[in-house]
Amino acid sequence: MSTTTHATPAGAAPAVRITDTTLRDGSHAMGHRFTEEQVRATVHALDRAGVQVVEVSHGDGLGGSSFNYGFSLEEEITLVRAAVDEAVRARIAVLLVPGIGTVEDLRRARDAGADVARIATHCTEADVSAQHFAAARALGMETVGFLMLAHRLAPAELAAQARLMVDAGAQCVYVVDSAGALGLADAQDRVRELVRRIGSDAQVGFHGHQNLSLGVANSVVAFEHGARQLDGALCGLGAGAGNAPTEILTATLDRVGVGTGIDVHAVLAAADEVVRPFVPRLPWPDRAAIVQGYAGVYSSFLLHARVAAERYGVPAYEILERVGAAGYVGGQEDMITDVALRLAEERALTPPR
Ligand SMILES: C[C@H](O)CC(=O)C(=O)O
Ligand SMILES: [Mn+2]
Repeated sequence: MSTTTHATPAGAAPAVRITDTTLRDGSHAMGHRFTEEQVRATVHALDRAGVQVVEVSHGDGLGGSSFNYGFSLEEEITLVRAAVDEAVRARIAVLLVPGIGTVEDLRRARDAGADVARIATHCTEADVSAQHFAAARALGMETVGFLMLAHRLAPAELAAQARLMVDAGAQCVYVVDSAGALGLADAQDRVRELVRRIGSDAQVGFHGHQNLSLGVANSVVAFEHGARQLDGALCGLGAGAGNAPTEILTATLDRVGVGTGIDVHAVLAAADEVVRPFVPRLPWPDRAAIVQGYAGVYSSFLLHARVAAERYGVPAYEILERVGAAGYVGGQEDMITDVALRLAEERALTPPR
């Protein structure tokens, strides 16, 4: 750990920008059932604490409210508009996965006041994001690229994908540990390679998940190796075992001398007094979530696996082991049912020992 302090001198820009994704990645953990009141209270608390960017969308991004990914309780554009209305200093970001969301969805979000567009693709498919970055830049939005399931690509190949995103208009590209599968060296190597490849004309970010409880540590290591944008979620409210908790990430960075511009006590209060009371079940690295990290499975598959486990009478962790072995990626949620049915058939044919 370097001894250089990055603490934020009065009036200076923070050393790192935190984007809070409670209201987007957390949407997975909430079954996409956020209310406008919860969105307003969360944005208000994050804004007061000094969090610079707050992401608001369905867990699978704009247009995600569907049979395949889960229907939202409220129209997501209503939630985006409410977040913009509530924020004083914070900027509102939206996420878009090409093929789920459209350029029209992006335009509507921009009209509602969102001004950061985060375009997410599977780590090998950066090329499908080109029109979305072009549209977002034309709309005057700040652009961020998300390379999902980043553990599936070696650092140099991931950096080549990041280069494609920057050439298409991304101003920052994130290493997205969607499965919470990256070890410290894995995270470090990927961030360092992206900094080498795109650092001259774009920033690098890191989005951690807690399946192996490394979300915060990986984020600190990512900063140490050049990442200048990091994600967190209050109470770790995110898919699977949840994201790096914003309150822990902020306190840890502050403790090691990295300035975030966020008031630690205010963000602790945001987690403890605003979000915790409305969360029915906190994300936790239980057996199924740990298997997700261990087998490298997309975090948003956990809720689908739990539903299938309940319906077909097979353990969620066994479903996720098979899904990991098969290498299914985001967008293949329907294969979870296929795996569960096959497991149930095998169990029916195998007499109990
Ligand atoms: C659409 C995904 O939930 C994006 C994300 O947060 C991840 O891959 O992790
Ligand atoms: Mn995530």
